[in-house]
Amino acid sequence: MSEENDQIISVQGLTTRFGDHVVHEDLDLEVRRGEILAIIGGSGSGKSVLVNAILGLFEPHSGTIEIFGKEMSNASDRLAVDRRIGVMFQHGALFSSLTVRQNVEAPLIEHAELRGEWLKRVALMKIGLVGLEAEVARQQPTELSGGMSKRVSVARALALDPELLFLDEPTSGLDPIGAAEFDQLIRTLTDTLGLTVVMITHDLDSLYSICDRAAVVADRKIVEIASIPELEQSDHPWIKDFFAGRAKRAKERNC
Ligand SMILES: Nc1ncnc2c1ncn2[C@@H]1O[C@H](COP(=O)(O)OP(=O)(O)OP(=O)(O)O)[C@@H](O)[C@H]1O
Repeated sequence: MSEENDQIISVQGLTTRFGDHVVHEDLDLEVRRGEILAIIGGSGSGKSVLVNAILGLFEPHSGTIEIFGKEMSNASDRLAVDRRIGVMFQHGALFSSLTVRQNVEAPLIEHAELRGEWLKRVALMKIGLVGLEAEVARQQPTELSGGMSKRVSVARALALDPELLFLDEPTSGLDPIGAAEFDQLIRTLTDTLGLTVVMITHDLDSLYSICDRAAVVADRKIVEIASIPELEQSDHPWIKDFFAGRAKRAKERNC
């Protein structure tokens, strides 16, 4: 696969297991440059394990993972690719003893060896990029609302100017307005920075408002990967239930 290719991630024949428990078997997944791809599926279907395997957090049993055209079993390629990836974990995982600015500075110190005035400037620029006021930079994570914490986590994930961003349940714990604002931030950042985004989500509003496609994890595989209108027509039982649940909730709200 060449890097000019439309595919930014290519997973082929992935099998993962813990002891006798097979989570994925011969799973294929392709992520296109510039898209926001959701990974959806039932609880325990293997969404997090899939993302962790792509991020190299553990060794899969078999299969190949290519990112930016590089095979991830090669350790030096993995290291080079890791620098081009940003990750926002589900609960933000901010360092509570550091200020917001110091949280955003941490990857810049560790990986870009920035110091002094430049370090501060780049961190403040990232904080502004995610729609936060400059005063927030001095605050501690415990002083922030859920939505603000998530924005700080995104600012930190974007610190090293990644091309590929992973988000784990980005809108969980936010109220509907906060979640919609956060979705729009992700869409805007994707379009303006030319990012590719892979996000695990259960949030139907996010799917409809910002995701270009969704990959459905079920039966140990990606059973479908398509746009939301296409998935709505699927005959797969889990996908049918998922979208039927949405229609039902919308109807209940309107009653
Ligand atoms: N480190 C581990 N050791 C053993 N089993 C694990 C480990 N990590 C995950 N699993 C198992 O792998 C399966 C898939 O887990 P995973 O966390 O990927 O599911 P998920 O689709 O992300 O679920 P949820 O939506 O509930 O977060 C589950 O049965 C889980 O118990």
